[in-house]
Amino acid sequence: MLHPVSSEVYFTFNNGNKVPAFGLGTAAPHQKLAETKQAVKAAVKAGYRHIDTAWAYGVEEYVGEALQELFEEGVVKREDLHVTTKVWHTMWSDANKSLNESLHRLKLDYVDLLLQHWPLCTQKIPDPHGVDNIAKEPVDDQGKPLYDENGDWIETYKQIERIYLDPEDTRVRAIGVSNYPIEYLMRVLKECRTVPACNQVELHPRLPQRELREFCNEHKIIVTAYSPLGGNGAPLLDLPILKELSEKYDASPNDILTSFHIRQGTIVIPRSLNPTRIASNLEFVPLSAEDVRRLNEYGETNKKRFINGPVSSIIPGFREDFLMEQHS
Ligand SMILES: NC(=O)C1=CN([C@@H]2O[C@H](COP(=O)(O)OP(=O)(O)OC[C@H]3O[C@@H](n4cnc5c(N)ncnc54)[C@H](O)[C@@H]3O)[C@@H](O)[C@H]2O)C=CC1
Ligand SMILES: O=C1O[C@H](CO)[C@@H](O)[C@@H]1O
Repeated sequence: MLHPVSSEVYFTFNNGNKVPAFGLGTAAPHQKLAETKQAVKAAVKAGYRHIDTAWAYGVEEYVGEALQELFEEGVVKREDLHVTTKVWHTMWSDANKSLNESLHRLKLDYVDLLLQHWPLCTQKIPDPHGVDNIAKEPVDDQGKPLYDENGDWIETYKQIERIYLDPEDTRVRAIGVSNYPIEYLMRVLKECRTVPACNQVELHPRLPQRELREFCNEHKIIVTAYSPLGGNGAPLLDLPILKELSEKYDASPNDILTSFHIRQGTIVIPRSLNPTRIASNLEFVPLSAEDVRRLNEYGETNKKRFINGPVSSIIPGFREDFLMEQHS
């Protein structure tokens, strides 16, 4: 039986919109931001139809240039592409401004999904090395996070929801969140009218997030797996269980890791700037239910959260992992 390539698998959000299960991540290293343009072009030419980006990545202008050229070259139509962007926590009270800046850089008049990037409210601290000359992770001289004490993290989602629910406003096709623990999702379900279409979280065999996935599935919130390879340097590619499964299915560790998510109804957005890698990691591997279970189980005793730090450590789940890392 021929298996679909990962870029041909689509899921459906709780508002009825379709979304490609496989996308390109664009959180490039600071010194390689401009390479994002060729990565996006290579990905779309290889068949990707989902680009994940963010106000905070500093690459939206390069994504926008790539998309403009791809549209002009007739490689893809706007309506056939899913573009996600996000509102960063320094812009917690300015979701509308953040969205407008993203759309301007992306050269788009709408995005398919707008996410609240982190359930955090931080101060705008000038930083020439930051995004828009604002520090991404504001801390004081002692490294203490500079939160905006006037902030309530749910306010950002409420602002995003107002944009989405305004019948005159066509800038956003779906809304969601990122880095939300169950406790925060429960508050949104209680206080807001719109169930997030998606919760984008760190997810991989070392952080299977079983309870969070079960909660999201129960409430029809599609989970998107970020850092599916373990982030910079793809540390997860070397997991022993992956070597075994690669041999069993005659597939690359990369394809095992991404297919693992798609097999369990999770969107996955691996990052690469390498056109050869981008074009070669599209094979969908038909992992058995038992192998999916084993990959999830691996993290129960080999837990590791790669994306965490002082600023995120006030979020339930992140806090415990941050303290554990500090004392390991
Ligand atoms: N919502 C959020 O807070 C977050 C969202 N994200 C999103 O998820 C995307 C993916 O996560 P990332 O953390 O960027 O990393 P990732 O887990 O996708 O790994 C990227 C790393 O793997 C390397 N790599 C890719 N393919 C490889 C291969 N075949 N062999 C060897 N190395 C390979 C890349 O060079 C890069 O260093 C991001 O780009 C971003 O779009 C990422 C982190 C946080
Ligand atoms: O989205 C994000 O990407 C970076 C890491 O790649 C992380 O800090 C941020 O939440």
